[in-house]
Parts: sequence; structure tokens; C-alpha cells
Amino acid sequence: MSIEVSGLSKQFGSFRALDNISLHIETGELVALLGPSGCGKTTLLRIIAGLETPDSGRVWFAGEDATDVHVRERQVGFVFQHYALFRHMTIFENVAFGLRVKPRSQRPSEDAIKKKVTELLKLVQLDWLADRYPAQLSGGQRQRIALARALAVEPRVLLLDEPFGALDAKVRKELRRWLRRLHDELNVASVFVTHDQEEALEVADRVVLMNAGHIEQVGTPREVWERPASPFVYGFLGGVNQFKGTVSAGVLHADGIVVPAPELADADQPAVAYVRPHELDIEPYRQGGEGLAVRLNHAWLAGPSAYLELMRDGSNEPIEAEIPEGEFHRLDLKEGDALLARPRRARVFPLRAA
Ligand SMILES: Nc1ncnc2c1ncn2[C@@H]1O[C@H](COP(=O)(O)OP(=O)(O)OP(=O)(O)O)[C@@H](O)[C@H]1O
Repeated sequence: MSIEVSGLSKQFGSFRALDNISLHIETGELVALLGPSGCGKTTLLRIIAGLETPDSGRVWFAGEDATDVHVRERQVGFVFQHYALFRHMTIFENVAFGLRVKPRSQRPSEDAIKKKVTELLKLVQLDWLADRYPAQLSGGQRQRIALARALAVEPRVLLLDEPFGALDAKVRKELRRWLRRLHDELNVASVFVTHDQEEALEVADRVVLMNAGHIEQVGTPREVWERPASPFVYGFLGGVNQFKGTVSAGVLHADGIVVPAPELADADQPAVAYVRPHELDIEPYRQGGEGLAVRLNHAWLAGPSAYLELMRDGSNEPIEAEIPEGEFHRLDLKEGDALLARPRRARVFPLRAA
């Protein structure tokens, strides 16, 4: 079932948590709400769920206005970071809970409950744990049970708030792949909140980048990575170097760096070039060579890449470069070496927006 929100705003006292948010999510889509702490992700999720009311704006499910529909009638499944399973109930009973508390007229028979719960436990691949208690499960297993429990009432949309936030990196990685597969099997609209850009880019069909209560950009992981719409998005999706300079006739000049800025063709103004660490080419310094003159301050190898911390004269702001390990050895780099750094690719924004 599709989800649409239009013109959503929410104020807490004098603080504007959401500012005119509009978004459409198709059935079958898995969408990540990504942004720094306090940007309004959870508030947006809670309004979609019906746990919070907006000051203005509407929420639509499958084209029907659901803004005033009670949370119980919205048929949403939730999973939260610390999803409290009932400690005194077995895993089976935890998953069955949502079915048992349905009004008598809608409650499935005992046989139907057993069938459904077994099916769900198989879906999350934990049917062998049915008779255990939550305390006897690992964190990752508990989150999978929380998901089975959310699915028991056949939700039309699935909302997940940092579902794997409390787990260690390896388990997180396994679970997010597993969530992706599960989502594809279920064919629901799913929205998950995360502040982990890697998680959003790996799992989601589309990423919604939020900042201070508004949406900065919505796009596929590839779109937001390759074409960040704003300096904020650039900075949020991984490390980035900034080179301040002046644009004239569609070209930015900054400290020996020259990059095309076709978006600012008419302007003659201060601007900043954003360059990711892996978009910098490095070579030994030579007089008159093209590029920014820098000195290698520190270098370290991690997996297939070498990371370089570069300093230019008269600045305390380090420049970060990432080059392939082979290139690092070929250049035979040593700390203190004089080098030239040249962007292969850059994106230029006017300085006032930076
Ligand atoms: N019930 C509330 N009363 C007052 N302020 C609130 C309330 N709920 C949220 N806020 C504020 O609204 C802003 C947005 O909160 P929200 O939980 O949506 O952010 P978030 O992006 O999910 O952050 P995090 O990643 O830290 O969970 C925050 O500044 C928060 O302090």
C-alpha cells in the first residue's frame, strides 16, 4: 500500500521539528529516512504511524486520507531500536500477542494462530526458538522476533526506527541484508529511520535526506551519492574536502585548483568545490605542475586503500585523499613528501549556500 504525506509540519513549543514535508512512497518500496540526530526522522515516522499528530498536512494510505485514523486502525507494523518483547512470554506467545488481543469477532481461531505464528517464525528463520524466552536470545534474534511480531497483524506498511541501532556492526550488516530480502518477499511499503549512511545506501530503494526538519534531497542511493543536491548532502554522505575560491566564466579557481562549474556559468562569485577523498589524484611535486601543492602529513593503509592526510602551506585544515594501495606503493610515499593534489571530479556550490 502506498504512503503519501503532504505539507506536514510539527512544532514542539517554539521548536519546529518538521517543516512542510511532502513525500510519496510506493507499494513495494523500501525507503530510508537519513539525517543527523534531531533532524525530525522519528517525528515523521511517528506521524505516519499515527502515534503523533501533525500541526498541519495530511497522511494518505493507498490514496485514502488516514490523518485522523487511529493508530490501531492504520494497520502499521512497527519495529523500534529497543523493542521490548514481553519477558514472561515465550517467543511463540510474543509473536501471537497481536492476534490474541484482537476483538473477538476478528480474532483467529487457536489453530489459525498456531499456523500463522509458525509461518512467521519460519519467515524470520527462527522457528526453532519458539519455546524460548526473550532473555535466552541474542540481540539480533530479538530484533527478528520483533519484526515477526510486527508482521503478525498483516500490516499494510512497515515502519522501522533504527531497528538495528543497538547491535554490533557485524550483526547489523547481516540483519540489514536479511531485512531487504524479507521486504521484497512481503511487498509492503517500508520506511526505516537511520543515521547510518552506509546502511541507507546499501539497503534502500530511495533515500530521503533530512536536515533540521526539512528534506534536502530524495533519490536512489546512486543519485544522492553521485549528485548530492546541496553541500549538506555532500558532507553527510561521507568525507569531503572543501576548496574555497572564485567562479568566473563557469570555472572555479582555488589555490592552484581549477575545476569546471557549469552550474554557475553566468556568475562571478565566491564558491566552494566539494571533492571526495577518492576523487583526488596525487603525484610528486614538480615546479609548474598542475594542482594544489601539499605535504604528506600522515598516511595509513586500510584494506585496499591508502588514506593520506595532506597539509597545504598556511592552512591548518587537513585535506584527505584516498588512493589505491598499489598506487601508494608505486609512489613510494613517505611522510613529509611534497606532492600535488588534483581533483578528478568536483562539484561547485556558491559560497553562501555552504
Ligand atoms: N515530544 C517532544 N517534545 C519536545 N520536543 C520533541 C519531542 N519529540 C521530538 N522533539 C524534538 O524534535 C526534534 C526532532 O526529533 P526526532 O526524534 O524526530 O529526531 P531524529 O531525527 O529522529 O533524531 P535521532 O536520530 O536522535 O533519533 C528534536 O530536536 C527533538 O528534541
